[in-house]
Amino acid sequence: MQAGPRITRLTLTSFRNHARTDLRFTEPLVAFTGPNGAGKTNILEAISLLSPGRGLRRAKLADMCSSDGAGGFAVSAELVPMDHEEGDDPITIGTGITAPDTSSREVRIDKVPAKSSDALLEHLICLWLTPAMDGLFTGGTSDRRRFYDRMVMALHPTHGRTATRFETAMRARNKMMDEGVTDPVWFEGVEAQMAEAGAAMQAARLSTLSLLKQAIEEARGAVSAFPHAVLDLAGFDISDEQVYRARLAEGRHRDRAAGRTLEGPHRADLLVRHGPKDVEAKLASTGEQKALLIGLVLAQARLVKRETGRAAILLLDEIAAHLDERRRTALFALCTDLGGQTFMTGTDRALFESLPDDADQFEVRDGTATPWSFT
Ligand SMILES: Nc1ncnc2c1ncn2[C@@H]1O[C@H](COP(=O)(O)OP(=O)(O)OP(=O)(O)O)[C@@H](O)[C@H]1O
Repeated sequence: MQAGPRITRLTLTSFRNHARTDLRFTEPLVAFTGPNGAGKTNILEAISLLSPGRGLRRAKLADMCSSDGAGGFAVSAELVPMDHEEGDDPITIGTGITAPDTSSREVRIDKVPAKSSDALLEHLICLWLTPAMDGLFTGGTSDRRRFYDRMVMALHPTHGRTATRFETAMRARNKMMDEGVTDPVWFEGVEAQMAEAGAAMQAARLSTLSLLKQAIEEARGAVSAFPHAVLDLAGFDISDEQVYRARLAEGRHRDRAAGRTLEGPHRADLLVRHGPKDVEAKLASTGEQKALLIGLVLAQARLVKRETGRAAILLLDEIAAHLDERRRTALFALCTDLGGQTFMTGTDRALFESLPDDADQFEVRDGTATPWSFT
């Protein structure tokens, strides 16, 4: 299978501490090294905005505008698609805002404004791991749900919009309960919307779960450097729209007393076990949890490739520091095999010594990135 899609050029304008950074890439593995605060993660964050959502820091748009800039930012990338032929023009995708008080970012694909950032998924699927996700297995359910829903979205691009539809209806129901509305007709309307969106969310989550389990099972043994995860979804099963609707109607008094909706897709949790040790992931050691998480993201990347025919772009922030030499080398080989592109960061260049000689490597300092060969 041909490799790709790949980002061949990335430009950041007034993005955090990058006044103007213009980078060219030719290889599947890209490493950014440099001291703390240099602007390495900022580059990965900029790439993450080339997929729907708020990016890998979930930051406010205003915070991404360079403090020295005019109050906007732009991120643009040239993309060579999977099936490109020599001489074909790359696709240009760009995003940004022109004023810091803007509520949503603009997205352009080949200079044409897109209706929503969901359109980006047709061109690029980004998966990421950041140090902030180290506590994913020990922390609250909302982070795990968000992590899992990003995986679901890669295969079901409308999942994000369905979730927004559910949340809007649920907020309306919660508000009615708060304001003392009792007329069942009002509730029936919003509960029907919640049940429809909730069942669609559950269907997408369950189908992703079964495919992901399959992808993990297929890779067992072959990917011995990273332990396999055993996954399940917890929460009230809302697959049947009518059953969920009836449950919502029955639960009105209880929910009114609680001040919120107690059952639904917003309460689901991703249950993860460390396969080889057969323990809950949260009970595994810090290093084991990290390796488990990497294994999970690699399984997701393999799944994306199998289901969409396109390789995901992986963003691995400060990943190498947590891995021993054997695991680092295995990770680089596995990422190369995926056929897409992996962007990594680290403070120390020695962490990337086992990268292939032709990998793209940059030194980042004070918001400026320079290819290693020229330093
Ligand atoms: N809106 C902004 N405008 C200008 N500079 C910013 C803005 N937001 C963040 N920064 C600066 O960006 C730098 C952080 O960059 P980044 O998180 O990419 O660092 P890093 O190279 O990944 O460092 P580390 O190795 O510590 O993770 C900080 O110096 C911070 O002050």
